[in-house]
Amino acid sequence: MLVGDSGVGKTCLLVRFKDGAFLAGSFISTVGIDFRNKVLTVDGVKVKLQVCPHVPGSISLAALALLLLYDVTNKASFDNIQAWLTEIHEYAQQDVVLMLLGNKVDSAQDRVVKREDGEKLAKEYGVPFMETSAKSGLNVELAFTAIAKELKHRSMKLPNEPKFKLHDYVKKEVRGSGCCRS
Ligand SMILES: Nc1nc2c(ncn2[C@@H]2O[C@H](COP(=O)(O)OP(=O)(O)OP(=O)(O)O)[C@@H](O)[C@H]2O)c(=O)[nH]1
Repeated sequence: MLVGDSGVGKTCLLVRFKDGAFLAGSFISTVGIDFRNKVLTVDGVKVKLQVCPHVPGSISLAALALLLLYDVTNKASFDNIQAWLTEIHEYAQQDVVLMLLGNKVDSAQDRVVKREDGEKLAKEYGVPFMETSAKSGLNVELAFTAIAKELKHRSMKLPNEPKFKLHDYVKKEVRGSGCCRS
């Protein structure tokens, strides 16, 4: 489930992941989008992800994973992350897979939240972090693949398989926005 303030790009991230396209403008709203299924092949195993944006109301207990988004061009959306985390800790499953995403990094001119600030917050809460762009596609596939891998490892629990470490995987695979690390 995709979670975060209105306008951070939940719908666009979902559409980019599912259809490989970017929706510009505001003609589409999260409430008009429901589940999107996509099958990813992870380490030779097919994992079906059912993704949906969170619509106002409480965080669903049914969600196995939450992608918590803020918009790097909107400070308020970043400041609200702590409130979202509190809500998540209160309402989501205890072992929900959680990842923090700073979206819209293609808008380098309008950036007001530094990458380091996202990293620091994520570290504080012990969640993996990456910056994304639904517009350019940066790290979008990676975010969902990382979740799929974690869920696959959790559900299969093969005895001889080394434990999958989501943090390490994300750190290794994540791409920077290419410029302006300010
Ligand atoms: N530049 C840029 N714009 C984006 C990106 N992602 C989304 N947007 C724009 O941001 C606006 C809001 O995107 P949505 O995907 O509708 O945001 P949302 O979080 O689903 O919003 P709600 O439906 O209100 O909860 C739209 O105008 C998008 O085109 C991105 O990565 N880069």
